[in-house]
Amino acid sequence: MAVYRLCVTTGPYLKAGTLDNISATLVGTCGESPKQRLDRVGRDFTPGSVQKYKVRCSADLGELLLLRLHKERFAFFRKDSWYCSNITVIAPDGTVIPFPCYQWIEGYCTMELRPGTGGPEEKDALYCGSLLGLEMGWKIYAPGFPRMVDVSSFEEMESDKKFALTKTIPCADQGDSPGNRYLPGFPMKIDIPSLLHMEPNTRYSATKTASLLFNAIPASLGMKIRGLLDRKRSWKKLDDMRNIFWCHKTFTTEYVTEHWREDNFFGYQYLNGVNPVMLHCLSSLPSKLPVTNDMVAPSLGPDTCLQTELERGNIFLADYWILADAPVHCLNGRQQYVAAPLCLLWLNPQGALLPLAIQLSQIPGPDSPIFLPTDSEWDWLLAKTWVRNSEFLVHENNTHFLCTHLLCEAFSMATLRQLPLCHPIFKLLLPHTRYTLQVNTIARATLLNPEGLVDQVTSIGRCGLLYLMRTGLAHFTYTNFCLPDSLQARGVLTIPNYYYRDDGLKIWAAIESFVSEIVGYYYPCDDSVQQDLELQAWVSEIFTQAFLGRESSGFPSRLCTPGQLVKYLTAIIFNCSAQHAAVNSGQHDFGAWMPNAPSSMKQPPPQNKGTTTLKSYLETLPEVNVTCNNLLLFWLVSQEPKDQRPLGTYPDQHFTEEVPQRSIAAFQSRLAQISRDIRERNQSLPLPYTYLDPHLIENSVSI
Ligand SMILES: CCCCC/C=C\C/C=C\C=C\[C@@H](C/C=C\CCCC(=O)O)OO
Ligand SMILES: [Fe+2]
Repeated sequence: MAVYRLCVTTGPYLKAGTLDNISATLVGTCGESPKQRLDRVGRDFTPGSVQKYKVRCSADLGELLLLRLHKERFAFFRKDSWYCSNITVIAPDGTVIPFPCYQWIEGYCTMELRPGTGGPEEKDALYCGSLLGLEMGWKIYAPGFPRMVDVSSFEEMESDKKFALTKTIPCADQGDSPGNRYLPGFPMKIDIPSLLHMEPNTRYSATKTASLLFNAIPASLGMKIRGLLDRKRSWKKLDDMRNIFWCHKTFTTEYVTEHWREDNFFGYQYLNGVNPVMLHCLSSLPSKLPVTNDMVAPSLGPDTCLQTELERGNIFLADYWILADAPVHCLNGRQQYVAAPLCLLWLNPQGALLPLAIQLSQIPGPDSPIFLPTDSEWDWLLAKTWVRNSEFLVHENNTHFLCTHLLCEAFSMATLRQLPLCHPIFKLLLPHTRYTLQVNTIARATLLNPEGLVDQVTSIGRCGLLYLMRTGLAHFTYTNFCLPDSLQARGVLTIPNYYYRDDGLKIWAAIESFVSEIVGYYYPCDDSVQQDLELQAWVSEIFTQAFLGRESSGFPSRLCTPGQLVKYLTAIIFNCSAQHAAVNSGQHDFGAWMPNAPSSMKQPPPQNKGTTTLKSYLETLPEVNVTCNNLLLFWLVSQEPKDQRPLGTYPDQHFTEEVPQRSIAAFQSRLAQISRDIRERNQSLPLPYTYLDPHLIENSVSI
């Protein structure tokens, strides 16, 4: 007789316990135990409980390979889902074998858990591991988009019609649907049915949902009661915009309100604002921007000239070419407008980045004057405000939503569908996929839906958003995706006071070093990477579903060496965590003063100089209701709803061996040091840069 002792931990979450019958079968190299019901006196599997059971076998099972967990009906009770954290088995000789689970188990099923110690070569020894997301289907949301989760596949799962591994719904953007409706108190339509089905392992926790609603409902109702969401007229005074969010002021919102007109601050935002990825160093001017030395001489001063500054690498361009053919639509029944500016900047000898010239269209000519700091105050301010509007559109749609939210959704899907639970890359990436499918489903149901928030607040509306994202993806490259390569390619490695770059590179290096240790442990040679078929299927699925198989993107379709795997994983973790924080968390800070980030413009870009006044400026900016709807969103998404997990925190112990656990501890201590360094640096800055403080970065895209 051999007795195995099992220690079963149920998660401490709301409704994590189960009334269903739970049994276990142990499978080892020398045989299999009988199926043993896990049942003690009193209630089993209550939330947060750690309970002990015995499994008796006629003989020793040898090395344990698998634990089968059976969840079955109990008496007349209904199915009751269970969050199983982990099961530890103590063999008759005292050996402790952890079986990590950390997931919701729904319905009646048998689930196979593998010991937490397996590398890729071991998991193939007997059984292929379970796939968490086998049933999740891909959906083609719109042509040219990264593919997304098909939430209707969850309904099918519930009705036990399982999806095939390869099934993709060829169902493009369907436009409006009967479930897409206005709800009392909310300014936009909400597609309720698409919110109702979400697989329990990917949906927001009760805490997170409650926290989001707790923020959203009072803020929205508060604005509604004040009449701000229904006021379809222009602002009468700039000062009236100060108190839209009187109770949500931050140090940065006040700093922006104070400094928004200054050229210095305009340049600063290209480095440390919410969209710090736009600048390219120029060695010569593009022909579409015919700026002359005479135009910029007053800004450059007597000691230098444009050609010299180009040669010195001090001239930079922000080019909004992507907006040139973007569709525009109407807000409050009024036609809106979009520009496609070129903004030329100079890094001066004091280390400040200053705008030198702005052309609001991609086609030079008499109808597209080049605006200069020497123009009238209102002409120059309006030109800069047009650039800020272009920044808003490119930032929200491309830098933020496409390049973090949507790409990270595709990484999550491929990870859940292609890598078994026991795979080391699954264990490494799972924490960086937390809640991404859910937040994007919420975004699609409230922002991207017909008459959703994007249609209510932006000049380009939903059609423009679809256009920008498909054009953005068609031009997105592996170089853009990898921070060190992107900075190098843009020629911005030596600009001073570029805190996004400095903090980002430190975090990149910490992630890279952590990932190198994990990869080094599980993948000792090129063959181990090349022969891991699940890993290759995962890379290939990302290539086809996220990047639509476009070779010129430079994204790999297979990986050949541990070094390539390290870079790929580092980039994925960085973009799911730090990059999202850098482009998400400052939206309220930099956008609460609306003229700094207008979501729409309701007069055409000026074709002449000398015509702008305060009145025409105010008539160009969005109306009161458009402004307030947008600020509501900025405020909501700038704060992570409760139930946060900062970068590098891994409370679920998927890795049970000592080596990866040491690597996790080393990673955490590196991040803590980076955090201390950033806090110290910030003490001497007039405007602290906090978005890449590791303690404030979430592990995954979850808002
Ligand atoms: C006013 C009520 C809004 C309720 C919605 C709550 C949360 C939204 C969920 C997810 C948001 C995700 C992203 C969206 C970012 C960009 C989308 C494009 C926006 C635009 O073009 O205006 O934010 O983190
Ligand atoms: Fe976000």
